[in-house]
Formats: sequence, structure tokens, C-alpha cells
Amino acid sequence: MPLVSLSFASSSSKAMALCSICPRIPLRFRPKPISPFLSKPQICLAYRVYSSLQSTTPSTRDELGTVSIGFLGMGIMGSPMAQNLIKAGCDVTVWNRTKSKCDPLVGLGAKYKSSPEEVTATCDLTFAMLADPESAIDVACGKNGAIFGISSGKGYVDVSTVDVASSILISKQIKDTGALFLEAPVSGSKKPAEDGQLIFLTAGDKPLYEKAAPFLDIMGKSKFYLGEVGNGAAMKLVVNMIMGSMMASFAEGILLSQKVGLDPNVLVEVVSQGAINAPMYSLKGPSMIKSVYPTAFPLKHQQKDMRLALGLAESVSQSTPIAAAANELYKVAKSYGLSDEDFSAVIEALKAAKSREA
Ligand SMILES: NC(=O)C1=CN([C@@H]2O[C@H](COP(=O)(O)OP(=O)(O)OC[C@H]3O[C@@H](n4cnc5c(N)ncnc54)[C@H](OP(=O)(O)O)[C@@H]3O)[C@@H](O)[C@H]2O)C=CC1
Ligand SMILES: O=CC(=O)O
Repeated sequence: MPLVSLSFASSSSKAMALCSICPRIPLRFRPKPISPFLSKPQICLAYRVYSSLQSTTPSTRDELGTVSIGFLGMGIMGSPMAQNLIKAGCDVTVWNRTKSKCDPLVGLGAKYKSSPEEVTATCDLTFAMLADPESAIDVACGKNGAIFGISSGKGYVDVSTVDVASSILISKQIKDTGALFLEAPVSGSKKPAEDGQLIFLTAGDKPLYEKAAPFLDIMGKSKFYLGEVGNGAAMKLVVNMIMGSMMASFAEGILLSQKVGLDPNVLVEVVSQGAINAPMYSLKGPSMIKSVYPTAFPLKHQQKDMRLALGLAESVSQSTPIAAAANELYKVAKSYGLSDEDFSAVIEALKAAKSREA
């Protein structure tokens, strides 16, 4: 017997002081101490206060069987996340716009429903992993959307990467039904999703965070609770803005090393041993040098995140010239037809048109 029934349709004082000199930051984005323990060093504190590792104690696991869960969105991320829930013994119900993508999950024991509405009507807790703000809103609030099946006592956890306003809109629509809402975008790509090593950036209803925690622990290695809805979305956009700029800069470095006669493979090795080492450089550098971009994080989603992050920065008049320049490169890469390639294909935007054709 499955343990759980699931459906899947795709501050510290220093920080507060900083806010006092940045009056334009809306109150809701200012770090708020949520525990008296916040006088400890900030990094440690943020981790210990906002996140918890492996909260799935044996007693919690016993309770998993009493919760039925749904999953909406079987893309690159949603499929392995749902798969991990099934493998952990959960009873999962899945939905995806393109039905065929549900077949492997059904093969593993998932149930299938033909609309988000049916999923939320059947399940206590529904996760949604959709492409962008438009699809996340449509699946939650559109025709046969999640809000039409959900009701008081149930929960909706949106793990898609969206902007703050969209997340607040979805939250309001869900909560108007009496249900609870949690935003929980993830940091970590295809492989971390497959390995259950995602990082959840959650915000919203704390009781739902606690109810969802054992499932988040199955799909991820850590989770942060960041307060009110919008903070999770904002955190994810800041992280991905940094990542997108890092990748664009790395691409420039690879091409420059080649142009001056250096071996770019040696550059990747040098970078991997120094202070600017990042796993994505070692992981993606060798294939970028060969001009192949096996998709883990689609370039179109990285450009969407740059665009949304720039909007977030604009909303608080924060200057982000590096991200703005990087965003232009992702736009050029999209115009080259590289939307569905991995975001490392941004390097193509830096190659001369003639050499790209060669
Ligand atoms: N890939 C990655 O490394 C990571 C991605 N993310 C974020 O997670 C989210 C999902 O990413 P990923 O799985 O890679 O994306 P995919 O493009 O692989 O999947 C997108 C999903 O959204 C569905 N979808 C798209 N448009 C609509 C629509 N109009 N109505 C209903 N469903 C729709 C797709 O359905 P269909 O199959 O029918 O097209 C599919 O299930 C994005 O927000 C992304 O930014 C976050 C961390 C890492
Ligand atoms: O959103 C992408 C990621 O790798 O995280």
C-alpha cells in the first residue's frame, strides 16, 4: 500500500540596519527576524532559522499515509520530482497539458486525472511545476484550473519559478477558496531533481509548509521558509539572476581564451581549482567547448528568469547593469533558435554569425 496519495499536474540586526538606509525597499521584502536566535552570525542563522534538513522523522512519515497529494506539470523538473515521491511510497496523481508525458509516471504507479481541477478535487496537497507565470496562473486559475477543485482543508504548493505579482495572484485565488498556499520555487536543475537534492525557497502559509515538509524532504536536500508570499519568488529570481550573469561571463571567458590561443579545457580546470569555482562551470564547460548543449535548464527559462529579475530590480529602483547585459545575450540566443537548448548555449550569442554557420 502506498504511504501517501499524491497528485502532480505539472535577519538579522545587520540586515535590518541595511534596510533602514534603503527606504525604497518595500516592507514586505525587508528581512524580518522570526526568531530570538537571530543575533547569531547571519549565514548560519538564515540556514538554521529558515530551513530544516530531513524533518521527516519516523512519526511524520507515519502521517504521510493520511495525506493525499497531486502533481501538475510533467516537464524536465516535474517528472523526476513526482517520480521521487512515487518511489518513496507516495500515492501520486498526475496531470500534464501533454498527456503522454504522464505515461511513465502512471507506469510507476501514479494515478492520472484529466484536469488540474480534478487533481485538486481528489488530493489534499497539490504541487504545481509549470513553465512560467502565464502557465502557472492558467493551471491554477484558468478553465478547469486548480481553484475549481480545491477547498478548505487542502493545500496548493507552487514550485514553478514566477514573479512576485503572479505568485501573490495565485495565492489570493487559492486562499479565496479557503485552501492554504505555499510558493516553493526550487534551486537545482534536472540532476538534483532526479537525485532528490533540490533546494526549496518557500513562503506563504506556515501550517502548509509544515504539512508539505516531509514531501519537500523527499524531493530536496534543504528548504528555506522565507515568510510571506513573494519572498520565495524574489529569492529564486535573485539567485537565477546571479546564475545567468555567471554563465554569460563564463561563456565570454571560454571564447576569449580560445581567441588568444589558450586551451579552454585548461581554463575550465584552472577555474575549478580556484575561488571562483562553481559546479556548473565544471559540469557545462566541456560541452560548451564542443558547442553541444544537452538541455537541463532550458535557455528560454533562464531568459524568463533574467527578465523577471530585472522587473523585480526595477520595482525597487535597484541598478542591475550586469544582469541587463546578460539578458540581452539570452535574447540573442533565443533569436538564434536556441530556446530549448540548455542555457549554456548563451555562448552562441557571443560567436560571430559567420562562425556559427560554419
Ligand atoms: N530545468 C531546470 O533546471 C529548472 C527549472 N526551474 C523552473 O521550473 C519550471 C519548470 O521547468 P522545466 O520543468 O525545466 O520546464 P519544461 O519546459 O520542461 O516544462 C514546463 C511544464 O509546463 C507545462 N506548460 C507550459 N505551458 C503551459 C500552459 N500554457 N498550460 C499548461 N501547462 C503548460 C509543460 O506542459 P507540456 O509538457 O504540455 O508542454 C510542462 O509540464 C520553470 O518555471 C523553470 O524556470 C527551476 C529550477 C531548475
Ligand atoms: O533554475 C535553475 C536552476 O538550476 O536552479
